[in-house]
Amino acid sequence: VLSPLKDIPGPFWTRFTSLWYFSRVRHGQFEQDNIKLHRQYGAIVRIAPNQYSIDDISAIKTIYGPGSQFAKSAWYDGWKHPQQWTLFADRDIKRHADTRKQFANLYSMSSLVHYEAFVDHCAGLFMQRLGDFADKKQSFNLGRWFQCYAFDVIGNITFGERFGFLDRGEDIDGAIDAVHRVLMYSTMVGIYPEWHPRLFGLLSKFKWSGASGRAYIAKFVREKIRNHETNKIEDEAVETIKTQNFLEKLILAREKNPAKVTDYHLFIMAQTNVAAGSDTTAISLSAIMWHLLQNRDSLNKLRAEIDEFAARGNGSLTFKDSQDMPYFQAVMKEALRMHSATGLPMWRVVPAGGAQLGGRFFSEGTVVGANTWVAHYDERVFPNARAFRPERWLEAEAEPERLKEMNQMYMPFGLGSRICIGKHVSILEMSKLIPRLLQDFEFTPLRTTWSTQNYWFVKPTDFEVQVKRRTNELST
Ligand code: HEM
Repeated sequence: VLSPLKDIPGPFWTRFTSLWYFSRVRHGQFEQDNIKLHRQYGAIVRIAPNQYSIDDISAIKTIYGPGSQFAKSAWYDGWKHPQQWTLFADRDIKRHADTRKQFANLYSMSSLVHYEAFVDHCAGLFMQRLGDFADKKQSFNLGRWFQCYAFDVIGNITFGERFGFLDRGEDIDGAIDAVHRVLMYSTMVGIYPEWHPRLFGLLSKFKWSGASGRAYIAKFVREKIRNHETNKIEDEAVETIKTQNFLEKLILAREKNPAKVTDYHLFIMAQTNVAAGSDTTAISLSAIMWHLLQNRDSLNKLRAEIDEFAARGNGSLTFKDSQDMPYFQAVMKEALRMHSATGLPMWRVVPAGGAQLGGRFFSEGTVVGANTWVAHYDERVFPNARAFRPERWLEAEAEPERLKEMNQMYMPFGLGSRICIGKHVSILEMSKLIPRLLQDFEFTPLRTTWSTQNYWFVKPTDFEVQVKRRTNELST
């Protein structure tokens, strides 16, 4: 109440307690709440005592830009085992930078060459399953199947082994559910991070809890690593000739430099891939397909582009082709603008000395953050923001200043030093699947609106569709 920031507006109870934020987040629609808050109160909104949501281009640059000293806030503690650290949740700027530098190469464009075969294999299976649905004229939840695809791809890339979800569309052994429980637990407990160490131990005993979800994933990853190391000894020659998976790259790195690459690194990097890289990619695939199916003109335009490129390549499309398709690139960008995988502010702590943000001074220790959804629905930067218009990206190319501003506010993969390390991997996964889907199938959505649930990841829950095979005449 005595704070120099007391005049910053926000809902009444946010002055006194984090409970308001807790209850809104629990409701599962906070990305929409957050947009409304900024429409009502302006560029800076109080979310809890000493915690502010920010929608201001220059403030966003200061918070997340190059050389930023704004560390992740204590909310991220909920995303790790209380006694461990992970790349995603690390609040230690120096250790994070060292780890990131050490492993960035495993996610780089040049590593994609090794991962492409794993993605192709899963995309092929996905196409077969869709063919089955088409033949049986059976409707299905496309969002769920994208989850099966994305989990299987991440399993394949990381361990050289799929989870097996694409075989039946089932969450065998409950890994998808375990990740979901982690999402719910971490999202909520992070708002009161001091409870995390106590609650985690207690809740681990209950199968339904997020804490046991984390234990399940950890056990799964440890088993995969163990299997891998044993197989490698039996089959060393073959393994080194074949395309390399993520774990093999890590094992080689450990062999080269055991002091710097430890067993814990192997475990934590592999585990992070599963937790951070599966649902996010599935959601983004859903976003692309959902918006295309609701906007037939865009769909037809994209399909014409795909058919044209496919005709040049005798029916087949490469990753490079997808990179060269201007309309496909614009469609992906626009879909991820309208529906980003993460839907809560990316909270950071104001560093020593305080900071000037959006015309106000914030003292050291204040928690500030921008929500991707708020930035992406900012009408000043994206006029008619609720309309799906891939063309906005192509038109802006003629106006470099405008395009620059749009790109500065575009953050589906986060920003700065904490930008998604798996971005190229996920782009590979999406680029390998979407053109093939549109090339071979006609989709009919069974709804004109969909429901979503936001526990950090904004997951669609009812993306039901029917599919038909496209006729030969259409696909030539
Ligand atoms: C379309 C798919 C994806 C989206 C939209 C996405 C989104 C994001 C976002 C927004 C962040 C920053 C979060 C923050 O600052 O709090 C992030 C970080 C991260 N992502 Fe992704 N992600 C995707 C796919 C992946 C994949 C496939 C992987 C792994 C293979 C991955 C691994 C990570 C990791 C490890 C971090 C933490 C990076 C760090 O702190 O240095 N993500 N992601």
